[in-house]
Amino acid sequence: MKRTPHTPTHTEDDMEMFTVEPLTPTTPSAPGEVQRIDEKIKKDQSDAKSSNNTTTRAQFRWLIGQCRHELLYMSFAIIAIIVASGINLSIPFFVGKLIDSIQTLVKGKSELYLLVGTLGILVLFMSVFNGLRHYFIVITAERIVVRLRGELFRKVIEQDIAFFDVHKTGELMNRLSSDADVLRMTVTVNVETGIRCILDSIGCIVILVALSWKLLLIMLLVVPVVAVGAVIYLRFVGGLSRDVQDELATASEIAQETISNIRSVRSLAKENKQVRFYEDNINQAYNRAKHLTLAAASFTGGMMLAAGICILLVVAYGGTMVLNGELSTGQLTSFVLYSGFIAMSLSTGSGVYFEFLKALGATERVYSIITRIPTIPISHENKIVNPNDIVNHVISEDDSDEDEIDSTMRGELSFHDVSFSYPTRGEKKVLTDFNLDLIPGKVVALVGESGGGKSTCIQLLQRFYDPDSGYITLDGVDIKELDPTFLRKNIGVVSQEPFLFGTSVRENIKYAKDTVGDDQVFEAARQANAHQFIQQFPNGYDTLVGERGTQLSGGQKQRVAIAQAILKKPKILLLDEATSALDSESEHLVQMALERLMKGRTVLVIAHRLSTVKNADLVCVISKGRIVERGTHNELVKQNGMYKQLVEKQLLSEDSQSK
Ligand SMILES: Nc1ncnc2c1ncn2[C@@H]1O[C@H](COP(=O)(O)OP(=O)(O)OP(=O)(O)O)[C@@H](O)[C@H]1O
Repeated sequence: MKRTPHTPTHTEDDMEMFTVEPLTPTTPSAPGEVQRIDEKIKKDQSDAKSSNNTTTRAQFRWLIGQCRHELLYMSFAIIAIIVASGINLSIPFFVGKLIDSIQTLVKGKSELYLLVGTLGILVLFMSVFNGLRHYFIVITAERIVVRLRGELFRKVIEQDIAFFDVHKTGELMNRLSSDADVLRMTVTVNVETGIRCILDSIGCIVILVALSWKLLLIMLLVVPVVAVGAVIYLRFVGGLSRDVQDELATASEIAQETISNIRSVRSLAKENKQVRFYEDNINQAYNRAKHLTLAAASFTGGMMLAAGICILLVVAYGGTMVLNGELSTGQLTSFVLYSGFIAMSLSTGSGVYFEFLKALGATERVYSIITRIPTIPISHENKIVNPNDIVNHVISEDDSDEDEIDSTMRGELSFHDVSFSYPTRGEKKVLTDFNLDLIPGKVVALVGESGGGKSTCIQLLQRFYDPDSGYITLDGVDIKELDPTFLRKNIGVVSQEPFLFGTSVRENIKYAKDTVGDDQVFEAARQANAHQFIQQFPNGYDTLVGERGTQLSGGQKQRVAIAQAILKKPKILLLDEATSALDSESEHLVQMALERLMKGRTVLVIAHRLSTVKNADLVCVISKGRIVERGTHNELVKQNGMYKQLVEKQLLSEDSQSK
């Protein structure tokens, strides 16, 4: 098929094609905005007052929306709540009747037995329906949190790389675990308790009106006092509660970071420092929690005092009504029981409100992720362009890899006047007017001072970030027009520090392409010079590699990563050679494996080994984000410039060491 090379022009329309309709004000529109937006999210977390009413309403709607998938279970739960509340409310009435019937035993024992029997049946139903209520609410809660965690995890890992530059792993883990858990409680158990309290209170008041409106008025005398107390209390605890949650979240971030970097902590002997750091945060949370608990205890005590005064007033006034024959002893008993019921509902209800306040912070944090649109999506559904014929390309849900590798693609990558600065570093340019062509079948080596921007090139080629200006093309098409997943599936990366999962060697090799069988895994390992060392492990390919591959040596990890890349069969290969000296045997094995892997592909290598640089078709020297020299090894050595100095200083000394 004849292809017309495409010269990208960056119009607003182009951008629109990749921009999903914003859901919320937190939607970023340009990579440079990521930091500002994420900083805003962080600020929001610590500043309870910063969320405006619109956002809070949107968060609340979203939270309630979480229940929409569980309508069936929720309906069962609501029926159980209503029936259980009805039964609960009828019990004081029958207790009153029972007392009256005991006082008037002249009517015979049959009425007594009838009432006891009725009460017995009610108690039975009460336990059944309360049990059902509990069951349906908890099941709904579990189902909601499973879905929420899944969605949250998906949203987190679909965020652009710049997002992970700002947010710590521990912070994100917190959102997945404790924040999701707080929300689970909020949308179910707390909502249920709240509904129950409201139903019980309304039911009690209706019954109390029927029993004696005069007594009800006496009882309601204490309501204004309780209301004022509640307002003062809730104002006080609102901010504090969120602060406690934030302190606890920071503490678990510290714990997570310390545990995952335990080797660095151990070798620097900083265990005590980390523990102190953790304890400081826990203690701060404790100090705030202490104030919170004092407030909660005072409020609970105050509520009990109000309830006690209320019941005393009712008994005093109700007693005179009984003496005057306006009320029976049983009715007074029912009235006192219902008053107790209301007091209990109010006190439980205030606890629920407290839980809701706690959930505000968690809702804000989770909501900010759920609604955040990544600046670079992981794929453009329905907008997937094949560089050869610009056809739509559909990514299958099952994540199969076969259809992603394009056999007609040439794999020619070019940087066109690319300038780039990391979103977290403001305007500081890492690459400036950068131009480079990577030709299929040729090896381009990037060399240069540390921090010059070599790894940044690899990140931009995978579209982890977008250039601030200029563009990168694959076979003449701006990579922004390609589906990022499609692009990445055609690129193989072997990095300095290959990341492995804590599973078996086999699973790690297959990670890039899990449809392959054992034979292909063994063959890839052989080509990567890994088969031999893997076989020597007691459990062979089933050997677990430890978290992040810590149980393998650097050279072994690299060879596993090379085997992975061999299975992936990418058109384009990006290599970041290890700077740490491997022993000469290891280096030789890795080098041979890499040479096999590089054959016939487009290769960009950040070169540290002299052999790689010497054999490269083109060597580019980067300094301060620009290519300052380019040519073959021999040409550059003759130029007597920066490359020659580099070779003399680093590569030749390495070479002589290895001899
Ligand atoms: N994620 C990031 N966020 C912000 N700045 C970054 C990030 N990654 C790298 N940088 C900065 O960008 C500059 C170029 O880094 P890069 O990793 O590309 O250099 P390099 O040439 O590969 O260096 P080395 O040879 O030491 O690996 C450095 O100043 C670095 O501090």
